[in-house]
This record gives sequence, C-alpha cells and structure tokens, in this order.
Amino acid sequence: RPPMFPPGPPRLPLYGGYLHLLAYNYRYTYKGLVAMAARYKSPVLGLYVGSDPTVIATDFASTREMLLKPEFQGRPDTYAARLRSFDELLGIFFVDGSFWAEQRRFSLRHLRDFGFGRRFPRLETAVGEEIRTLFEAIQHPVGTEKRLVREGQVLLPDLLYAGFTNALLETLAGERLPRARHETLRALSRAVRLFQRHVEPSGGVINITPWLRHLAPTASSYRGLVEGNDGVVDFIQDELLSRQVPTFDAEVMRGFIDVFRAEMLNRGEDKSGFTEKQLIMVLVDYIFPSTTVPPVTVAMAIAYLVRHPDKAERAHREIVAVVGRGRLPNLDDRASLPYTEAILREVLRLETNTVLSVTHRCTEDTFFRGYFVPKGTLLIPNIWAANRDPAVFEKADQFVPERFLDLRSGMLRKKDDTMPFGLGKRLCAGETFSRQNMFLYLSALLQNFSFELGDDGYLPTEDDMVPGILVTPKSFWVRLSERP
Ligand code: HEM
Repeated sequence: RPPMFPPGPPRLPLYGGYLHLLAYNYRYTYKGLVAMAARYKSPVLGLYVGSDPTVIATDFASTREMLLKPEFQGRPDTYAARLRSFDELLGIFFVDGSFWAEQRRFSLRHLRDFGFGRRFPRLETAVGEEIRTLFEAIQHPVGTEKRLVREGQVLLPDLLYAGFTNALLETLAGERLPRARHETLRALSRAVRLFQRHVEPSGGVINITPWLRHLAPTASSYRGLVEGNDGVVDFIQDELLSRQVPTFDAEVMRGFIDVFRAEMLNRGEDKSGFTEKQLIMVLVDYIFPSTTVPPVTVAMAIAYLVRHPDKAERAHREIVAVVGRGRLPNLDDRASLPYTEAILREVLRLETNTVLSVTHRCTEDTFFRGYFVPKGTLLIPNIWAANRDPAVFEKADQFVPERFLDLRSGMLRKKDDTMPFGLGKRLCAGETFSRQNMFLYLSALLQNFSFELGDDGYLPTEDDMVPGILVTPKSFWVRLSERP
C-alpha cells in the first residue's frame, strides 16, 4: 500500500500544500477541498499544511470514518491554541489524552446538574423569560436595542445573541445579565466572532509561520486572535469571576463555576488540572460556541423561511394546532412539532457553520482507506461537504425539511444521517443544549411572527458568508410582523 506521505522531508514544504489548497478557493477552503477532491478523483486528500502532513476527508463516508476512528481523536498542538490559553494547552477543544477525557467528563457531568443537556425546569423558565424579553425588544425597543429593531424590522443574528448567551450563563453561574445589560453580551459575541474569523479552519498562516505576526500583525491574524480572545477572557473575569469568587459558599452551588472552584479547593496543593487558568479556559470553550452557533443557526432558519414562506406557514399552523397561542411552546411540545424540528435539522445540514469541524490529530501510526497515516498527522473532516454529499442526500443543495419526515405518519424519521455536531468521542459537548434552545426560540418566533424580506432586500447567500473556523452570515434585516 502506498504511504500517503513519503518518508523524509515534505515535498511541498511550508506553504506548498496549503497554497495549493488556497488556489482552489481562497475564501472558502471547505469548498476548495471538494473541488480539489474532484480534480484528484479521490475523496481523501493528503497535503502538507506547513510541515504537518494532513489528511482531509471530503465526502460523507470518509468524513464519518475519520470522525469515528479511535486513533484520530487527538488535537494538534498549534500556535493559535496556545496563544489563547496562557501559552499552554488548556480548556476542552484543543487538548487531548487523559487531561481532555477528565475535563470533558467533569464539565459535562456537573453542567448537567444545572440543566445543560437535559430537561431542567429552572433553565427552561430562564429561556422562556429570555424569549419574552426578545419579544418585548421587538415590540418596544429601548436604548441600544434601537440599533437592532427599526420600523418593524430586526437585525439578525444580532438581536438573538444576548438571549442565547444568557441561557448558558444560567448554567455556569446561576444568574443572567438583565435586559439593560444585554449590550455587554452582544459585545462578548462580537469578541468571539472576531477570534473565530481569524482562525482559518484548515490551519492558516499563523500556525505555519507564527513569526509573521512581527511583520504583519493584522494580516497574519495575530491581532484579531489576541483582541478577540482578550474580549472573552475580560468578560469572564469582570462579569463572572469577580462576582462569583467573593460570594462563593461551599454549601450552595449556584452553577458550574462554583462546582469547579469547590473541586480546586478540595484538591489542595495537587490541583492536577483543576486550576484557575483551566477554569477560565473551560468557560471560554463553553462560551465560545454558545454566543454564536445556535443564534446564527436560528437566524439562518429565518433567512430560509423568508425565501420559503409556505414552509413557515406550515410550521406556524402545526404550532398553533398543538400549542395554541396562549403560551409559548416548551420542550414537552417538541415531539409533537416535527416540522419545526425538521426545519432546524435541514438548516443545520445546509448551513453547517463548523465547516471543517475542529482539526483532529492522529495519535498512533495507522491505516486509513488503504493509506499509511503516521502518528502526528493532522486530520480535517469536511463536515460541510459530508452534509451536502449528493450520494446521501437527494437534492443536497436544496432546502427540503420534509426529507426528515416519515411520509405516511408525518413524524420525524429516526434516521438522521447529518453530522453538524460531529460524531464519536469528540461529538460536540453542547449538542442537546443547542438543539433544545434553538427549538424553543424558533418555535416561539414561528408561533408569533411572520417573516419577510427587509427593506434593503438583502439575505445572506452561500457566496458572501464570513469565513473563519465558524462560517457565519453578515448581519441582515428581516421584517417581523406580529401574527393576528
Ligand atoms: C448549533 C450549534 C453547534 C454546532 C453545530 C456545534 C458543532 C460542533 C462541532 C462540529 C464540534 C467539533 C467536533 C469534533 O472535534 O469532531 C464541536 C465541538 C464542541 N462543541 Fe459544539 N456546536 C454547537 C454548539 C455548541 C454549544 C452551545 C456548546 C457549549 C455550550 C458547544 C460546545 C462544544 C465543545 C466543548 C466542543 C469540544 C468537544 C471536544 O473537543 O471534546 N457547542 N461542536
């Protein structure tokens, strides 16, 4: 069998393989990889990103296999990963081995106690309150909300950032920021997006040649990464830790922050991973996706429904039949609202924001699809391409929520081949939390409003998304009319 990477120094050192990829699609490397796979007639590609051998999966079957392979569950040690976490490898996203396993398990187990990833009345009440606050802002905007709501139109995803972030803060700290302070949450989301924009999902120049930051701090992405990360860490220090630490009471756990600090104290001298810096980075890793991906997904759902008003009507009718108009939909209604759920699944499939997932690393020599893959090789699963693979999804580029419904019963089909949250051991830690909150927001909006194009006639399209480790739309206006 041929080795994918011949022994010895890389044949295309430094930028070689990476430049080759950029030539296919400079702005959207996830699309470039699909074009490259077609050119080389292979769904699996091997190239050098800097001096790192890198294997890329570009269709459904190879991506699935890559995500599930036990030897492929590591993470690379990159410049950008260290830059964000005090020059160490901390948090959950960018660590591996036993440190990762313990921290992931600990955070998930204890976040669950505060409603993360399960049914929990306190959190559901909090999300309901956030949705009502959103409705009030739509109907009677005050202060900075007036920048996001004007003449019956709302700016998306911007208007959604605060509520989704507050849902997470409820689990982390047992408290939320009131409506008067929502602008602070929007500033947090801006910082997160600044960072995300500057991480190129397939690697990027800063990881290959970090010294470029001295010559070109802005063009190399260094400045965006530092400013974005500082914005998030400052928020954690100023808004969470400065309030939670002095009022800590070992008898009353208000949220995950208290539980982590209790563990730090219990461990005494030998903190083995339970340190102040690790607490900050775990918080960063939960805050990062929460402030962007779910609100962006709901905003994109609305963009699709503006283009497909018949589907919005169908979902609205279903919600009114099941829930009525007297109360907001709740998680008990979820099983009875298959069409809303199908819309969300279809948007997650088509608008997979986490296009190339998060780069994995091969932890021991192995074979993949007949090729030898040495330990240390970087692995890029193109989940955007997997979710649009025409061999698996009919009319793969079209918005067809009905594909998730059983034709006869109209209920959701059990089988869902999409993988917007990844698969396997590295499966997104926030999948259930996100799906629940996205459902609550979208169903409440569909119940109470109809959506139309904003006055400027603009809706995001595939070709003008903002690239980065998360691919996000530019802000867009939608006219929301209250249903009679
Ligand atoms: C629509 C929303 C979301 C999508 C589509 C999404 C998708 C993903 C994907 C593709 C990965 C990488 C999987 C891999 O490495 O193979 C990931 C990882 C992760 N996600 Fe999400 N995510 C979402 C929301 C969230 C939220 C709200 C949170 C936290 C509150 C979260 C926390 C995480 C964490 C901690 C990881 C790292 C897991 C690990 O490395 O072990 N995600 N997510």
